[in-house]
Amino acid sequence: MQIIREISALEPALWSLRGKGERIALVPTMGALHEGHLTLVREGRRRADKVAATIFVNPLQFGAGEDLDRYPRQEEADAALLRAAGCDLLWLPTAAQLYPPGFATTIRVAGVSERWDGAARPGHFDGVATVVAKLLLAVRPDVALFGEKDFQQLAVIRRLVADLALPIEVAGVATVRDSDGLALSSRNAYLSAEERRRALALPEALREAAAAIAGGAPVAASLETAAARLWAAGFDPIDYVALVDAESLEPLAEARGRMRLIAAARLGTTRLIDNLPVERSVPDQG
Ligand SMILES: Nc1ncnc2c1ncn2[C@@H]1O[C@H](COP(=O)(O)OP(=O)(O)OP(=O)(O)O)[C@@H](O)[C@H]1O
Ligand SMILES: CC(C)(CO)[C@@H](O)C(=O)[O-]
Ligand code: BAL
Repeated sequence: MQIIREISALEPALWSLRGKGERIALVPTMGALHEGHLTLVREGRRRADKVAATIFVNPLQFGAGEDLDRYPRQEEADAALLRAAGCDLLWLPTAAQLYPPGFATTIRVAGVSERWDGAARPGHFDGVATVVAKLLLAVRPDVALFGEKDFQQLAVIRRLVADLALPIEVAGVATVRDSDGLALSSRNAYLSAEERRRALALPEALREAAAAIAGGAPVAASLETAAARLWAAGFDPIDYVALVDAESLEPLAEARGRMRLIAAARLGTTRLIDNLPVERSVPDQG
């Protein structure tokens, strides 16, 4: 696996990676890698000939008072994990390379980025869209892979790539979970042993609500029950528990179409997010 630190070395490395027209997959990450990230790399291998990954803790997507400074950084361990998973190229950009003096462009994806995490973390998705556009344009992969764990982010990136007509396939990968059901996340490392036990309430509340709504229970009551379960486990604040349209991320008061149940809440100092599909046994009327 080739490791690129200087942006000037990226283009020649991509040339040799592409060889005679080989397909390239890109897996953008913020590092502190776990099985979720490695699943994206393996899926990249399945969909392309070569896999490139990036590790960059993007300051543009962190708000004041968020965890930019304490976000876990473990470059050597991450490089070893990527190599073992079959990654061919690791690019480690710096903020100075991506945002040199005078940098003044923001990419904003209206609509789909505005509610939920967009409201709870003002400016967050502008930062994500701006850096993802830069990474995609620098690497120009055939396919880029993102996790469904960050479901709204995936929807924002799909919109971005469609609107800019970038010739890149965006592939969403199902959430990888610990054996007890908690979604893997680099931020799980912040949880104390007690919080880690309580955190299970998040996937469990979502599973129960998804099953209830799928079975025809009223949406509002199912969401309230899920939120109550999170409160009881010590989550505070609960930023949202919502049933949304899986593409537009607009809230749904009633079950219809392709749906996703999404939630974000804080446990101690750790903000956790999760989501599940809701597949109704009873088809839509009309
Ligand atoms: N459990 C998971 N399953 C599948 N994909 C995941 C999982 N966790 C993260 N990813 C994906 O990996 C990519 C990089 O994510 P990131 O580096 O932010 O990791 P993270 O674990 O989500 O970290 P954080 O705790 O900051 O949310 C994103 O596309 C993200 O959706
Ligand atoms: C997509 C991403 C790498 C952009 O910084 C980040 O938001 C993440 O790790 O999910
Ligand atoms: N995992 C999504 C990126 C973020 O929370 O900043």
